[in-house]
Amino acid sequence: MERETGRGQKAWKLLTELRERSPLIQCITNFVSMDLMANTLLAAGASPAMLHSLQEIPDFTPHAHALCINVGTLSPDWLSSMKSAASLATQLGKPWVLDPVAVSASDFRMKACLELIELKPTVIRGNASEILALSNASMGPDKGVDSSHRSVDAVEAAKSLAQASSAIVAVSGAVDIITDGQQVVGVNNGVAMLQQITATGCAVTALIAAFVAVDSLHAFEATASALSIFGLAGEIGMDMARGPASLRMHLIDSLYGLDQATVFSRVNITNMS
Ligand SMILES: Nc1ncnc2c1ncn2[C@@H]1O[C@H](COP(=O)(O)OP(=O)(O)OP(=O)(O)O)[C@@H](O)[C@H]1O
Ligand SMILES: Cc1ncsc1CCO
Ligand SMILES: [Mg+2]
Repeated sequence: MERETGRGQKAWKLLTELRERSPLIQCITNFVSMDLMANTLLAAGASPAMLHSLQEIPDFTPHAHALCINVGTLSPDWLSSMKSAASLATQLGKPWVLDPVAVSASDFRMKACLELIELKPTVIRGNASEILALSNASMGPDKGVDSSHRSVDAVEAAKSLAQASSAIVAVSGAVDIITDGQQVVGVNNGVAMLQQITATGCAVTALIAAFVAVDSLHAFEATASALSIFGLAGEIGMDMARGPASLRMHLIDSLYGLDQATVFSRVNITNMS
């Protein structure tokens, strides 16, 4: 399928706005991901804040430009914070993004994710197993945080989840799939080694929140751009890396240093619908 050159220009425009405006992104995320997520947001030009106390949400969430909610290390009190922040964001017209980590690990987690989806996320980003499980809203055989499905096998599931939730749905993988329930695009950037670094999926979900913060009216394009920019940083980082640990470092450096010529020539997004 043909790479669309206009999409590189759009991704660059959004990255430039992100760097100029430095949106404040509130992240209620798992303990594993906090460091990589905050550093990814900083490298892209956003301002991360990992605040999750229920008592702070009424004061703080109204100042955030977008919210990222990730259920990776969920517990009942954190769920209360997530619901409170999500409903406040929706009420205030602020974009928010859900990462349904290991949604089929337990009934508690599945129910929590379905309740969060009722609060109208702008974007839902998961791996193929997570999106398949959520779309079926049933307990699957997959219990862990890693995917055992290919993203291209989750296209129909992603479309029905998008239609049912009115959210943009993104499925990460070798090709990242993005859909609003009608149109579907595939992002062909990235390297397989990203799967060997924990929380790269969590980090790209936060990057989606930052991109959506600068253009909330075009969440579909913003989501595709974020996934592409992150994947591209991974590709460039991989040229210098010797394994997952050094890729983690070079990924952040490459995201920080991305320039116009690289983004224009290497963002690789294709129409799939
Ligand atoms: N085979 C692959 N080739 C290229 N890029 C990939 C591949 N698999 C995953 N990626 C990229 O790696 C990043 C993380 O996606 P992944 O699907 O591994 O998320 P995840 O399973 O939610 O990860 P985590 O739960 O550890 O945060 C995304 O940017 C995705 O595009
Ligand atoms: C390993 C792990 N366990 C819970 S959250 C998380 C980070 C990747 O999703
Ligand atoms: Mg994940």
